Order: sequence, then C-alpha cells, then structure tokens
Amino acid sequence: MSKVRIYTLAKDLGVENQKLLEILDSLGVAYKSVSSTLDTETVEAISGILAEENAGGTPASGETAAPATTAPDVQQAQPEGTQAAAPQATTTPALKDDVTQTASASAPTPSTTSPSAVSQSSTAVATEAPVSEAPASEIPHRSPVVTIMGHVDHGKTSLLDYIRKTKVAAKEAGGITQHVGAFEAQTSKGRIVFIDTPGHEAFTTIRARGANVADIAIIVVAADDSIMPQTREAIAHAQAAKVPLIVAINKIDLPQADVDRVKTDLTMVNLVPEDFGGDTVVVAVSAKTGEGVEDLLEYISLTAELEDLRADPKGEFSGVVIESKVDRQSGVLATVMVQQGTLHVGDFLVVGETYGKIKAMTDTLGGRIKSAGPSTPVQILGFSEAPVSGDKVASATNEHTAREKVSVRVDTRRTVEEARAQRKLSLEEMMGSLVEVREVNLILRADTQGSVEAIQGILAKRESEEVKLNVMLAGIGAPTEGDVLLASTAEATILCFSVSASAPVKKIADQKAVDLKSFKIIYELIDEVDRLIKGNVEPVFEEKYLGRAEVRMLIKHPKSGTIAGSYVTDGSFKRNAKAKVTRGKTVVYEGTIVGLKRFKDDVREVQTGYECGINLDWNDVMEGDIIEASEMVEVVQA
Ligand SMILES: Nc1nc2c(ncn2[C@@H]2O[C@H](COP(=O)(O)OP(=O)(O)OP(=O)(O)O)[C@@H](O)[C@H]2O)c(=O)[nH]1
Repeated sequence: MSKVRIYTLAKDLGVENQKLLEILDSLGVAYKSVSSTLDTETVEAISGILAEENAGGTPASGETAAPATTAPDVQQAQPEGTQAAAPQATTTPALKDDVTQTASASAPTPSTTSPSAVSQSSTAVATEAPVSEAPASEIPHRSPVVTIMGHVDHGKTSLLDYIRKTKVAAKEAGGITQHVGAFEAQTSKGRIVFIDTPGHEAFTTIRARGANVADIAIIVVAADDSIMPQTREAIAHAQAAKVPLIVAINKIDLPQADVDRVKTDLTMVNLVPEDFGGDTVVVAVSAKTGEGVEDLLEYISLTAELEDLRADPKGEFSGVVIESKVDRQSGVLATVMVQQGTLHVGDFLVVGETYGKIKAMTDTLGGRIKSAGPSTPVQILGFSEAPVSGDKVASATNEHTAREKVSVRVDTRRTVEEARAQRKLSLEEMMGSLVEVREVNLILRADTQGSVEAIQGILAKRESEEVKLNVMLAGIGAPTEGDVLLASTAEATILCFSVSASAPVKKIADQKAVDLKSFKIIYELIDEVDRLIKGNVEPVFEEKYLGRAEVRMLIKHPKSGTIAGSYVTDGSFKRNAKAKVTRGKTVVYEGTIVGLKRFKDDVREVQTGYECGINLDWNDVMEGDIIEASEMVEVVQA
C-alpha cells in the first residue's frame, strides 16, 4: 500500500479528521496537517485501533463516529445554517458506499450496539445517551466564511464565478442573482460562504473597523505569472488577520502555466508548500475548466474542520456589514453576515449611531427568509441610512432599547472627541503648528459601497502630516453635474472606480477644467492619488555648504560695483550661490553671488586654491572679509 493522506484515510474509514489526529497523537506519530501522508504501518495501526473500538473496546474519546448509521443523526441535528462536523459520511453517496464497505470490513459490529453512536454534533443523540461523556462543546459548528484575494487579473472573480455557477443552487426562473457581497456554496462537504467584495482592501477595510469576517483566505496566484506585489500584500493581510490561508494556483490550463515555479516562489515568501516539506496548503486549479476546484473546496472544508468553527444560534446576535447600497426602489439594502445568534424579521438592529427595524430579509439568492443563523449572509431592508462595510451590527429587543444603545454610542463618541480636541489644542497652543498641512480635495464615485469603503480605507493610510486627503464626497454611482460643480469650486479631483461619467457630465467637467478620471483597477486609482499627493507636497530645501574664500583686494567696476578679489581656501564657489560675509565674528552681509570671474572671464565655478573675482550685489565688502558660499538643495522625500 502506498502512502495515504490523513484526510483521505479519515474519509475511507468514515471518521473525523480530528479523531485520526488524536489517534496519531496517541501513537506518537508526527504530522503537519491533515494532508500529511502516513505510511502503511501507521495506517494498519490506526485501522486496528478503530476496529478494536468498534468491536466494543473503549473508545479513545467520546466522539467516535460509527459512520454508516450515525450519520443521519448528525445531519438531522444540524441547526439550520450550520455545518456538520463530519459531513463526509452523510453528503456524498459515493463516500457513503466506501464508508459502508470499510466499516463492515473492519468493524462487523452493528453500530446500534456501538458506544460510538454518541456524536459530538448530534444533540438529539447526545440527550438520549448517558451524560458521562459530555461533548467538548455544546456550541454547534458553523460554516466557514472565505475570502479570495490576490494580484490583479490572477483570476479571483473567475474563480468565484466558477464556484457560484457550479455550487450555488439555481435561481428560480425569472430571478437574477444580485451582487450582495457574499454567496453560499453547497459542496459535498457542506456549506461554504464566500465573500464576494473585491480583493484584500475590502478585507482590510472590514478589519480596520475592528471586525473580522473571514475565517479562511484563499490567495489566488496565476500559474503563468507567479507571485506579484499584490500577492504579497494579500498574504500579509491574511497573516495579519491570523486567518489560515490556502494558495490556489490558478490558470493551470494555460500552456505556459508553471506550477512548480509558483511553488518555489512561494517558499521565498515563507510559504512552503506541503509537497516541499512545509505546511502551506497549495491547490492547483483552473477557473476556466474547473480542474482542481473540487479539491480546493475540500481543502477549505478540511481547514474549517481543523479550525473548529462554532457559533451559537441561540446566543446574543452579532454581525458585520459586508456591503450596502441605496436602491432607488427599495431604499437602503445592507448585506450583513450573521456571526452569532439568529436574526429575525422584525428585530431591531443598531449600527453605528443609527438603528432600524428589519422589514424584510433575503438570502443571497434573493429569496425571502424569516430568520438567519450564524455564517449566513443576509440582505436586510430596514436601515434608514446606508451602513458602511465593517460596521458591527448589534440587535435590540425593542425600539426603546435600540434608541438607548444609540444614545450611549453618541455620548461615548462625543466624550472621546472632546478629549481628543482638548489634547490637540493644548499641544498646538504650546508648540504652535509645526507643519503646514496641504489638502488634496477628492470626490469619489464607485460602483458599490464596498468599493467606496475600500478606497477610503486605502486613502486613509496614505495621509501624512504634510498632506491631508479630503474626501469631500464619496458616493455610489456615476459622477453627477453636481459633483463637477463642487469639484470646480473646491478645486477637487473626481476619481471614479468602475463607474464612468456620462457625456454631458464629461463636457461640463471639460468646461470647468475639472479633473475627472475613471479607473477599472483599484491600484491605478491609488497610483493617481499618489501622484496628486506628490504634486501637492511643497519641496523641502536644505542649505548645503559649498566653500570659503578670503577677500584679498577690492576692484571697482564701473557697471558691477565693488568686486571682491578673493582666494578660495576651501571647497568651491558657484555663480548664483548664496553668500555670507563675516567680518571678525560678525556676519555683515547675506545675499547672492551674482557674478564670478577668473581674470576677465565670467565663470560658473571656482575651486579651492584659485583666485577669483566675486561680485556680490553689495558694495561694502572689505579686505580681510571671509565669504562663505552655500546653495539650497531639494531634499528628496520618501
Ligand atoms: N486560461 C485561463 N484564464 C483565466 C483563468 N482564470 C481567469 N482567467 C482570465 O484571466 C483574466 C482575469 O481574470 P479575473 O477573474 O478578472 O481576475 P481578477 O483577479 O478577478 O482580476 P481583478 O478583479 O481585476 O483583480 C480574465 O481574462 C479571465 O478570463 C483560468 O483559470 N484560465
């Protein structure tokens, strides 16, 4: 028998990965992850232990699964919207067959007599079973929430589209699946929720607000392009958020695809693929042909299982806004990810300093729902103002409590602001303003609230003490005539992302000489902002010493006035340089060298050890004076 991966063996034997890991621990076998391989002896040892357990021996832990028959219990006991801890045995018919065969071969004892009928996830069975072995946690498992990040054009959207196309239940006739910032994929391993907002900036925006919505990050790397700048950024963001990452090497259908090169390059960024001896899960996929996508989904489920994601549907509700938009007909529509508890139509929600009552809720397919449990993205109608992505959502039992929560928040903010303002004032009073702050006025327009938020998040990071980015208006949809007028009075630049101006608006912008630029790629927009920032930075000069000369004789020139016949004792002298004349210890003049002569010729520069005529725009220079030359050089700013 050749080597076998842990998760494959778990699948074959119909037990949870966690169970196998426990056995491996008890055997003292080292492994890195569930995709580590096992040799034949270890596999035999494991099979022996399991067979013994199933034959009536003492199970290693109370959660041993007797797959073929306990599986339905596990499935029934699943609260809506949560994921089975060991869904393998229940959801794939092919696997079920495998499991049945393996189970009957290695464990002839019918599972009804097996103590392993007590399942960790099966509350129904657990209540009937003796309570001697309490489950590790009463809190049910929840589905993983996944975000896909990576460099521009490496295939994030295509991969999401492929998964959506193949794993999302078809919409009812006539309906159109709308972009709501997330979707739920049904896989053979259970439900996986994908965040659909663009790239890692949206991810960071959400995190910047103190919320963490993703459990697993997929880093997409194109097999023909390998690691690029935004790949590194994406990896850094996932690592900063401390979420496990899976690398999806995409576009493997291309003839120029070089999976090994990508794997080698991954090692350079400290992500060592498993087949290189590391523990980074790397899956080769093609969003075009679908090759490898099933494996990717399987790895997501495995990672989720190891993360042991749980949330209490009966607990206090908490959620995070993923995306929001203003719909002309319906009003404010916000997609909220339920993280804990259960949302019901009619609940009061508090977001930031506003509250609303849920008038209607739809799932990601657009179907009306009445309640939503953990790891469920729902679109909510009922907010009076569009919340921003990353905003945390709380619930309130009634309108009165909601109002109270809001007023506490307002008070807290005011207190913080006042404290901040006082600190600032006293500092400024003491020190005065140290730097002059320049402002770059911007008007932002983007296709979704998520994009607006993402861009604003990046802009905030680009502000410095010298340059303040003043976003005068940030809105969803194409720029309007009003925007152009505002830009023209405020000398603002209009930046559009994934939306463009209509011809009449463009014409007005031309007439008013307003800069109006549209971008399809977020990083290009940011490059433009960087250009604006640079354009607005006052150049900084510093004085650089050039040389020193002694005045040895005075020459009266009919046109130029007094010329100081001097000897350069140090450095050099340049025409147009700054000059400082010292007499004894006193500085008697500061000005400019307007002329420099060697004999009768005008020269640009004179070096140490040479005599020259220095013409200052000042006639009172005297013999014995020391002239010091310097020039102002621009300091290159980082
Ligand atoms: N041959 C091939 N082409 C792919 C594959 N995945 C994506 N592409 C192509 O690569 C290009 C970029 O794909 P996108 O899905 O838009 O990439 P993205 O990473 O979402 O790009 P941005 O949204 O601009 O960051 C498109 O032309 C896709 O058709 C793949 O697996 N194979």
